Amino acid sequence: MENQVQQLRQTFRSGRSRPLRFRLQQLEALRRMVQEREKDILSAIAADLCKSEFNAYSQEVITVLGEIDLMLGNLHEWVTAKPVKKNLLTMMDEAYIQPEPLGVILIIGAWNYPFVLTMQPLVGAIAAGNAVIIKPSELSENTAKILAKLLPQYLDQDLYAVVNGGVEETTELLKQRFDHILYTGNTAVGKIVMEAAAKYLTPVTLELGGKSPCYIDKDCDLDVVCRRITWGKYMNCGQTCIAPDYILCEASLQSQIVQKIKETVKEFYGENIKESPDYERIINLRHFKRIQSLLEGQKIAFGGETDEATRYIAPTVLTDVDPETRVMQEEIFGPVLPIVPVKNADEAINFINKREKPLALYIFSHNNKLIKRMIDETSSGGVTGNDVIMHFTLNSLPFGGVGSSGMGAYHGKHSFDTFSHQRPCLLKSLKREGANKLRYPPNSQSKVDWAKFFVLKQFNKGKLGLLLLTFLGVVAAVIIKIDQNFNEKVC
Ligand SMILES: NC(=O)c1ccc[n+]([C@@H]2O[C@H](COP(=O)([O-])OP(=O)(O)OC[C@H]3O[C@@H](n4cnc5c(N)ncnc54)[C@H](O)[C@@H]3O)[C@@H](O)[C@H]2O)c1
Ligand SMILES: CCCCCCCCCC=O
Repeated sequence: MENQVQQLRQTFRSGRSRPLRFRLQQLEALRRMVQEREKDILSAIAADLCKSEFNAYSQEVITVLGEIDLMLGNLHEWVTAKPVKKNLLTMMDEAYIQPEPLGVILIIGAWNYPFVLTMQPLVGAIAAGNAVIIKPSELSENTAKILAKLLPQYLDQDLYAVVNGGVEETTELLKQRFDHILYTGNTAVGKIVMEAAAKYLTPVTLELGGKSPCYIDKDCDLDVVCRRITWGKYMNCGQTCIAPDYILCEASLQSQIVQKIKETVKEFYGENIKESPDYERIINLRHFKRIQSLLEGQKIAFGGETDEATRYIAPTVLTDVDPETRVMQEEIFGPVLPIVPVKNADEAINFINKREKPLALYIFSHNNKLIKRMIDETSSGGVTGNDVIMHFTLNSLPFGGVGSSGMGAYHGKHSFDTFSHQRPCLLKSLKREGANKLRYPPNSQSKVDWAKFFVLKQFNKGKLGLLLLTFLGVVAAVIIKIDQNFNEKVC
C-alpha cells in the first residue's frame, strides 16, 4: 500500500494531473465509463441493495453524470487565477488567488449509496487536479468490485486507484500520508479517520450522520407533507444519511399523519410491499437486528412487520414516542419513523437544540417566517423547507455536516474548493524601492503614520488613483528622507 501511494505521489509530482486539458480528458473518460458501462453499474448497485435499476439510476448515476457535466462546463473558469482587491502599498503589484491541487486524496465511501458517495467526490478531486485513491465500502461488495474493474480501464492508472477491503485494509491505508481525506460513514469511524489524519496534519472532510428532525407545523397540507416525507424516509429502506429520522408535531396531528403515510405507502409500493421493485432491503443481518430491536416497547401505529430471511422491514410509524427510549438516542438508518409530540415550534426548537447537531433539518409550514425563524434558531448540516432530501440534489449548495454530523462539504464548485488550496500570490517589481523605505528600519512616528495611510486606505480609482498614488509615494519618500536627515543631525 505504501508503494501504491508513493507511486501516485510521484506521478502527481510530475505535474501530469495539473493541465486543464488533462483534467477535462479524465472527466470525459469517466463520463464515457458511466455511459458505456451503465448496465454493469446498475446491476452492481441493484445486487448490493436490492434496488431496482430505475432507482439506482435516478438516485445515484444521474447525480454523478450531472456533476461531471458541471465540472466540464465550468472548470476553465474555476482553475483561472482570480485577481483580488489591493491596498495603496500593493497598487502597482499583481495580487491574485491561484487554486492549486493538494496532492494525493483518499476517498473512503459508505455502502448505502455506494456509487455516488465515491464517484461524486472523485469527480471533484480530479477536477481540482489531484491524484486519488478510492476505498469503497466492503459492505456493498458488488459496487466495490465493479469500481475496481472499470476505473482502471478508463482513467490514468498512475494517478487514480481503487483499494478494496475492510477494516484491516482501511487501517493500513490510514497509516499512509495523504493531502486530504474525505470520509463518508458513521461518527465513530469518523473519529478514527481524524485521529489517523492528525499524524500528518492531513485535512479531513467528514461526511457523517445523525438524527435529522422533521417538524410539521399545524395547518399544513398534510397530504402533500406526508407524501414528501414518505418518499424521503422509505427511499433506500430508510438507509439514507439525510432521511428524516423522526417527526416533531403537535400530538393532535399524529393520527392524521399516520393515516396519510399509510395511504401514501400503499400508493407508492402497492398492497404487497415485499413485491414492490421500489422497496429495498436492509444491507445486512447486523443492521436488520439493530433496527428490529429499536421497535421493542414502542407503540407501532403502522407497519412493524419484519422478515429476517430477506432482511425485510416494513415501512413503520411509531407514535407518542418517549425521547428517552433507544429509538430516539441513535440514528435509525432504517424504515422506522417515530413521532415525538411537542406543544409548538418553540418546544421543537428546544428539542433540536438539546441534541447533537443533525445532518439535515426539515421544516414543513405555510408560514415562511416560521421556517426562517427555525433556521435562525437551530443548527444543522443543511435544511430543506417544505420537502426532504432535496438540498442534496442542488450542487450549487455545499453538502456536509456540522458538529457531530461532520465537517467540511463538497458537491459542485464546493468539491473543487475542498480539493484545492487557494494559494494567495503577490508579485512585486524590483523597481519602486523608494516606497518600500517605509517598512525598513529605523522606524519612526512619521513612517507609522504613512504606513497607516497606505495600509488602511482601500484604493480602486483606476488611472486617476495610480497618478495620485505615485504623487503620494513621492511625497512620502521626500518626507521620510527629510525626517531621516533631521533625525541623523539631532542624534
Ligand atoms: N454525510 C453523508 O454524506 C453520509 C452518507 C452516507 C452515510 N452516512 C452515514 O454513515 C453511516 C452509515 O455508514 P457506515 O458507517 O455503516 O458505512 P460503512 O460500514 O460502509 O463504513 C464506511 C467506511 O468506513 C470504513 N471503515 C469501517 N470501519 C472502519 C474502521 N474501524 N477503521 C477504518 N475504516 C473503517 C469502511 O471500510 C467503509 O469504507 C450513517 O451514520 C450515515 O448517516 C453519511
Ligand atoms: C433524487 C433523490 C436522490 C437521493 C440521493 C440521496 C443520497 C444521500 C446520500 C446519503 O446517504
